[in-house]
Amino acid sequence: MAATNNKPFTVFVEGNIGSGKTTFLEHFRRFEDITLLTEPVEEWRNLGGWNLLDLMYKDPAKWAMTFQAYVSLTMLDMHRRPTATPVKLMERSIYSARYCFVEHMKNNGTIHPAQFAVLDEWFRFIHHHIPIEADLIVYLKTTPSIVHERIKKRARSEEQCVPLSYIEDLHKLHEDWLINRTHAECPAPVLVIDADLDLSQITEEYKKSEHQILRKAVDVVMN
Ligand SMILES: Cc1cc2cn([C@H]3C[C@H](O)[C@@H](CO)O3)c(=O)nc2[nH]1
Repeated sequence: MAATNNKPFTVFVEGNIGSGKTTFLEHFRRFEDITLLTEPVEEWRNLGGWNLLDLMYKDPAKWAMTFQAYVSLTMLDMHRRPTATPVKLMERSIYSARYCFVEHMKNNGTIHPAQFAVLDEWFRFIHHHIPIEADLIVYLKTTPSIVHERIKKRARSEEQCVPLSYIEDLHKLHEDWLINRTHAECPAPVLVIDADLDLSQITEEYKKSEHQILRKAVDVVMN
């Protein structure tokens, strides 16, 4: 498909920690018309030698604000990055940053209301002034206990202390946002994938979304 000079068909891939977002994106690696933007975790693990992800998990009260401020900058960089292909798949977004992670930090008092106000103002400014909205959200829906087991098996060092209760809280915030639609700022249609399935079965589930993503992309490019 010829590259279009306007905004590409933009898909946010959303889901809890360990829900298989990177695996989902890799499934689309073979399509030349799709640009994949995976979460810049390595940037969060090394900013000028500082591992902000580790600092945040080790001392959330002190580092959560700093970490989320940098996460938002790196996500904004991905949102506004020019894309030559007609379709762009992004792992997470400034919307999951605001509605899931920052919301949780506000709810459980990890960040001070004044810190929340600053992060919320940044979010509102970006949302209102920079055209980054999604055309589709793929929600990798999981059961907290299953992804908690995966996180332990995946053994990303910074996450080993993540309690099941945190995963349960994040699950509820994803459900509020993507199933109950409690936030109006991100009105894109949501395609729900059963991401509890293990790797051997999940490819069939991904193929279902393949059709919906590529068909929508063709519609956008041809119209
Ligand atoms: C947008 C956004 C992504 C994101 C990831 N994380 C954490 C969850 C995982 O442990 C790790 C990689 O997703 O970073 C976070 O604390 N806040 C975030 N905000």
